[in-house]
Amino acid sequence: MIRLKGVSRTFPTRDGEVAALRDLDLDIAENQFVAVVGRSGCGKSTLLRLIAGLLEPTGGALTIDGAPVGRPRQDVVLMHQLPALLPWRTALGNVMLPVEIRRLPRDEYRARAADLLDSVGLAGFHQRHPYELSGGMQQRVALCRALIQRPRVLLMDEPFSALDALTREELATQLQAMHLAAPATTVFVTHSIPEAVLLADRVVVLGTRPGRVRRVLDVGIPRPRSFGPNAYVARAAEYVAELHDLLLEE
Ligand SMILES: Nc1ncnc2c1ncn2[C@@H]1O[C@H](COP(=O)(O)OP(=O)(O)OP(=O)(O)O)[C@@H](O)[C@H]1O
Repeated sequence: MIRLKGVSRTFPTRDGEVAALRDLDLDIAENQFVAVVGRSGCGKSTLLRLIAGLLEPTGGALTIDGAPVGRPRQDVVLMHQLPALLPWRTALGNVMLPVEIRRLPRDEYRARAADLLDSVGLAGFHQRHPYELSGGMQQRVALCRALIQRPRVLLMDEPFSALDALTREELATQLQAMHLAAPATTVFVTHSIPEAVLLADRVVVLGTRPGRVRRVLDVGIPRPRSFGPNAYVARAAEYVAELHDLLLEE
């Protein structure tokens, strides 16, 4: 469904052109969960911004359902590391923001927004403002805001990296549950290898600049997966070790 064929992206700088991605080939199937890992600066954010239509490739072809991606689409949502909530709106008001901007039926979506907030453990916090919420709670609100319109493609740029380790695990587990209940094609950039192994059908390892796909690892562990003690801990550890070595090799 998302297809990158020989995609390159360069940026002009004072010292000449910088290649962020070079000749990247990648196919992502409908509703697949793909994690992208790689050293800092290898082009992960650039890849997401290209799929989001915020940047254009300088070479190659990038299509969603066969149509070239030239600008942002309503069914593709990008979520960042920081929640960026509007401080004067409540949690519910922030989740409803995209609905109001697009003038969708408010009543119908208000119920969905409330359900989403409940599903990430924020029942009882709908009317709270961002300053009354912890960082983890704020990021949960941002996740609900990203999902409110049932995007077909969810792009996540290190969404949990500003959180403490336990909150981060909790959010990853919640994201997994949400993906299982209502799958969307997801491209999830992370620096956490265990998080990638928990969440992804496939982990794409990008090589250092100029970024290209070094390896794609299929994670064959049944879902739901968990970080804690479980029957697949040994298999997960093997994937983690393999990815770790791949990243260190560079
Ligand atoms: N707008 C820009 N202008 C110039 N160079 C850029 C621009 N955006 C990205 N780059 C360069 O492209 C390369 C890839 O950047 P990108 O942000 O995609 O990497 P990343 O893998 O997401 O990094 P990190 O893991 O540190 O977030 C870097 O060398 C960066 O300096």
